[in-house]
Amino acid sequence: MCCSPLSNGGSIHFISRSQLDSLSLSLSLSLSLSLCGLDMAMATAAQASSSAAASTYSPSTSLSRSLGSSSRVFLTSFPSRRSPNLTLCAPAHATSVSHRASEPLIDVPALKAKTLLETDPFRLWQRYLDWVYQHKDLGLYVDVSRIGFSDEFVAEMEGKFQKAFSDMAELEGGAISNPDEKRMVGHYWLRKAELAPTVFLKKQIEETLERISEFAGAVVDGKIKPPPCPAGRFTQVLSIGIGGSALGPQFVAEALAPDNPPLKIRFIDNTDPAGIDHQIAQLGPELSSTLVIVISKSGGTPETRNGLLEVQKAFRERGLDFAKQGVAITQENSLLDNTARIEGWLARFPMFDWVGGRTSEMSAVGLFPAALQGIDIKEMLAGAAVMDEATRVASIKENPAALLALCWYWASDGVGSKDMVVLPYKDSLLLFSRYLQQLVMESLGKEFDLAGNIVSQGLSVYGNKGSTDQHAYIQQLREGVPNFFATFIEVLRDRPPGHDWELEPGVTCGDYLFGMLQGTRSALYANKRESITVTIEEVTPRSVGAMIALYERAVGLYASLININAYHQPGVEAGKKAAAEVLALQKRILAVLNDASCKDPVEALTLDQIAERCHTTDQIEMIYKIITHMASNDRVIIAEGVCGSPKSMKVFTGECNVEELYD
Ligand SMILES: O=P(O)(O)OC[C@H]1O[C@](O)(CO)[C@@H](O)[C@@H]1O
Repeated sequence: MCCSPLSNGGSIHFISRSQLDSLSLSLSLSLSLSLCGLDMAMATAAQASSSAAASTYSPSTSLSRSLGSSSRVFLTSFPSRRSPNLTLCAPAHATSVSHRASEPLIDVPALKAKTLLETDPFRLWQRYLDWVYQHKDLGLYVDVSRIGFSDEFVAEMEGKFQKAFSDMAELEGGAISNPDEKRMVGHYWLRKAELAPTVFLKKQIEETLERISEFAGAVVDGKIKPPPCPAGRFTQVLSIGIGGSALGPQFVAEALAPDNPPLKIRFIDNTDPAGIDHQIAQLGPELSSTLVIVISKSGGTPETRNGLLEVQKAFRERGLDFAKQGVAITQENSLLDNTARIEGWLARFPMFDWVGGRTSEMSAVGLFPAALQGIDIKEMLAGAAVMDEATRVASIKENPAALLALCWYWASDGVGSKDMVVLPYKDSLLLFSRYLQQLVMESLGKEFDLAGNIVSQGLSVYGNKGSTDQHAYIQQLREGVPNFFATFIEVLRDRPPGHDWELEPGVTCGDYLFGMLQGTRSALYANKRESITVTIEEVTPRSVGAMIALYERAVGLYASLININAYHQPGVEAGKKAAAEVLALQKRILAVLNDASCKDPVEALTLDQIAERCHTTDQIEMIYKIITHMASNDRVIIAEGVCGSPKSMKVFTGECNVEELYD
């Protein structure tokens, strides 16, 4: 009796030696709003905290309304601690914190030993004022008031932070900050080339940026054209890459690409054949006007290589010359670089040894695709450079990245005991949490610290966007396991100026989004769930560049606090190695089955027999899975047996072709 999925082996293909070779995959290659306006918004937020109501926001009117007639608002300007240029506007009573001092504090079970969360609205407001970080030029704000760290904790952390600041200074100065791989860590130089430790590197950065801008400009202007095609110019970009060679470009495309970009971008970021087919099918006849960018720092990542081979096949099938439409972004002399050079691809841009994949968004990896979509890459770099400056400040309170690292340490007990839920309230920032997932988790998720101790550290990141997630999992966040802290990403500007309208009197669609964010923040806090809020005025190349730089630095600082190497990824290698072993075993199974099936009569083998002949009796489960997978995909294998009983399975190949197999 035949049993699905093992029963469909009737269609038998024989595979050639070269096909078998390809199975090994070379895995071893391996405020236009004024500041006062903002703070009025924040005052509204503070009020929303106490009422837990999703109020609407209108700077000039709703504040006094929401505070009620007995709470008249006095706009009192006083200097901010942060910068003498900044002024905050606050309700006059906000500076008085003595009343209601008898309010009970919330007990947070997970942190019982160390904290009580403040509940008094006036004290909370004061805490907000004491801790809010504002960067006037970037229009960026970090509010850590809803994280319950105490002054004592901050004082205790001071020494660790001073070390972290000096570690970062050394890193920026060109130290080998990735000792395992004996590499410098230089993503900061990408946005300020003069910081690079040698003239050679400085020149390399500047020249690459120049080449990227010129080449992308020429593609956009139609000066660089695809071979004759109906459109007469490139209309689409297909980016092939994975991990750090995809997540940044994907995030930036979603965040910043205009509605009608000069070139539209698509991504292949996996070795899922159906996913690849889908992207190629979606391109349809526009494949002939598609610029294919293959991005891989190592130049040997299997998923990326497979994506390239699949796309090249599609080009061949349509009679197109891939080389005339291909661009490689990779390290000099990598396999990909050599392939692109030998095949004469349209262009090659370098990835630098001293830039890690997950911090490569401001290198050619992120800049080239962004420029093709008409995104202002110089502004992205400028935003990042300004943030870099701000996060070099060696004072916890004056440094937004240090504030984030402080909160992460506090909230997760410095051991990753809580997850970080990232909730951007803006559709265009949907992929920020996914981007951060790699940046944070690949950097901080380490078994050993720098001294070789087993620490099994990390910080789990997940999230999509608000308010969408409120209708998915915020229920659990509010009432379920308190194993997380939240990071709200707030964008003040709802729509471009002049496009807003009130869908009900005095209320816009964006007011709802704002209310949802503030309401969720309050509701979580009221139930002892801590949160950070990062606010930007608008989603622009500048603010996106700044946000990327902010989190890159926070990760670097946090890594120093917990004494781990944030710039290697030894754990990923284990999975890659295991995948290579599976594919090698598949080859052996095929060889064994082929031998048996070439006998006359054909010898059908049990799983035990296959395992024995492969000399891997301990791999019988994997052998079963490999056979199931191949038989499910109309490959050479036929498996017969009793449904649900792998032991009864008899396997053979449908054709005998020893020569082809061993060619
Ligand atoms: O750019 P590459 O070399 O193809 O690597 C892609 C990704 O794979 C990883 O090495 C993990 O496997 C990431 O660190 C990296 O961003």
